[in-house]
Amino acid sequence: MSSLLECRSLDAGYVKGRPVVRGFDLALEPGRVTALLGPNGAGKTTVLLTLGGLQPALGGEVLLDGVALPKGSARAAARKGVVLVPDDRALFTGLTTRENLALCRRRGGTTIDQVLDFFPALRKRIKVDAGKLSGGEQQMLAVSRALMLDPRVLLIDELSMGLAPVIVEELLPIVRRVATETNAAVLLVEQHVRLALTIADDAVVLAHGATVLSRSAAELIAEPSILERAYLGETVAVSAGEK
Ligand SMILES: Nc1ncnc2c1ncn2[C@@H]1O[C@H](COP(=O)(O)OP(=O)(O)OP(=O)(O)O)[C@@H](O)[C@H]1O
Repeated sequence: MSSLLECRSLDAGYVKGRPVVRGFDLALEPGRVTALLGPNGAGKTTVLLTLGGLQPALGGEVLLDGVALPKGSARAAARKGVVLVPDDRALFTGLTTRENLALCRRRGGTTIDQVLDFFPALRKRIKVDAGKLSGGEQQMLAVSRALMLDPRVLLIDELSMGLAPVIVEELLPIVRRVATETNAAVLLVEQHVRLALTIADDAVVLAHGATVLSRSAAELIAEPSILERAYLGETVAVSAGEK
């Protein structure tokens, strides 16, 4: 049986014939959180942009339910349930929290009230312009907007960008809840590696555009030295089965 979302030998990048990520394989399952880790410039954002349809794949394929996703169409990806929360949050700063959410409302889809059950702190800020929210609240709003689209696959780029660790500690467990309660597959790029692993099921490490490690998050928590070696670019038996 095919996975919910699969990358097969995906080449991703910005210039034809010069991929920055090469031969990337990935399988995402409903309700599971996968942390996509790796040093700066490894290609993590490039993978998310490609899966979210903001960059066309340069090679290989991305399949949803075993069917190829159209290349380079964010609209098509979102329609099929693959939704990106970008690291710049992409909010309409002059619109209120409610207005930002209402713009993503779909007929018969998740309601603003249902989404705010994940982020009760936003209820008190519903009439405030997005530009006047704190960094943490803005991030909550960015994730909430994505949830309004009823994602089957939620791609989250650097939730923690510019946020204090204490805020990240509050937000990441909510991401876990979202996966568990909505059954979405979550692919999470996160620099707070230890925190990300505490809420993830699986982890993939990219270095210089190639996968150097793919293990369960629990294994990497138990044996952090494996992760350190992968960050240094060493290929540490890509999956546990290859040990
Ligand atoms: N718009 C772009 N045009 C050309 N090259 C780009 C573009 N964006 C990123 N790159 C290059 O692609 C490579 C991978 O970048 P990417 O942002 O995907 O890495 P990353 O793992 O997300 O890094 P970070 O953790 O620093 O965000 C880098 O060499 C980067 O310079």
